[in-house]
Amino acid sequence: MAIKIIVAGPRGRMGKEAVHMIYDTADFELTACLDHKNDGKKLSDLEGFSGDFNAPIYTDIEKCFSEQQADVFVDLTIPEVGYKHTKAALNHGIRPVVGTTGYTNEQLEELKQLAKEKQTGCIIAPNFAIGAVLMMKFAKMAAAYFPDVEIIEKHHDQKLDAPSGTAKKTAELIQESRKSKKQGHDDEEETIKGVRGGDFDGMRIHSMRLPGLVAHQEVVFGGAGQTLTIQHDSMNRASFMDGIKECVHQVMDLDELIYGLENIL
Ligand SMILES: NC(=O)C1=CN([C@@H]2O[C@H](COP(=O)(O)OP(=O)(O)OC[C@H]3O[C@@H](n4cnc5c(N)ncnc54)[C@H](OP(=O)(O)O)[C@@H]3O)[C@@H](O)[C@H]2O)C=CC1
Ligand SMILES: O=C(O)C1=N[C@H](C(=O)O)C[C@H](O)C1
Repeated sequence: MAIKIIVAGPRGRMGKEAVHMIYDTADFELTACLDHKNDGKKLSDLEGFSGDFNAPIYTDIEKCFSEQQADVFVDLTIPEVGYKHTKAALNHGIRPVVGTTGYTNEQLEELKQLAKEKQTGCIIAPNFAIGAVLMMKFAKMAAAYFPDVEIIEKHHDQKLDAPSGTAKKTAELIQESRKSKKQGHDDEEETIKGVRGGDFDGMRIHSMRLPGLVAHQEVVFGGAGQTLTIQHDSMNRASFMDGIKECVHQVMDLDELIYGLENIL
């Protein structure tokens, strides 16, 4: 039987790609979409969805969940909206697969507790690209040998959150294997505010935003007489679709929240 899916954010860069992927996947069925515009329309009424895209669009999540049956809820929106959606989906026993980034640690913890209480599967993945997950894993390995590290993430200039969810997750994974230390000179001073980047447990995160970029990250390690750079580049949003597909399949068998694709691959 097909897995019934609701997508939030279907007009967005990721949402659009995800809707097409769902239509192209034999065992997936798009039952509805959640937007903050276009209530009562069909997806095929919108620009970029000509043809057979007959899923109805809702702007009210409660109405959507009460009228439409779904197994999985895919959220590709914006941080504060994604958080509310994820909570609502868990409360309805619909399994969230969340790509939206920018959640606080408190929000993640609250959602983790809720998923446990409802015994409902949920996957929150800051990056669905397999290459990005490997970059994070390799960075965690390298940090055991190179505690001096800086993360440089580069994204398109329409991105709302900084640092990226991927950079934050990378820093968290590195923290698990790196001996905590403050990097740089003890007396270093910023003569332009913020120029050394954000401080995460003594390591630095730099966020670049430029038109032309999609999603890119370098993790640069430094040791005596050597550097090591681990780099990942997403050239387009197709790079994230295999990961979403995998999560939709795997979330069906979960009864708790998993944060990060590295925990299910
Ligand atoms: N995990 C991963 O691998 C990836 C995650 N992301 C993350 O996914 C999210 C989306 O990214 P992207 O597609 O580039 O962003 P976009 O801005 O292109 O898309 C977001 C969409 O959400 C819509 N939206 C805003 N409010 C609501 C609401 N209340 N209900 C439903 N939809 C709403 C926006 O509509 P409108 O434009 O009208 O405001 C827009 O269509 C971001 O958080 C990003 O960081 C991105 C790429 C990969
Ligand atoms: O907004 C984006 O584009 C992306 N967001 C995710 C993040 O914040 O890490 C994943 C990927 O980097 C693209």
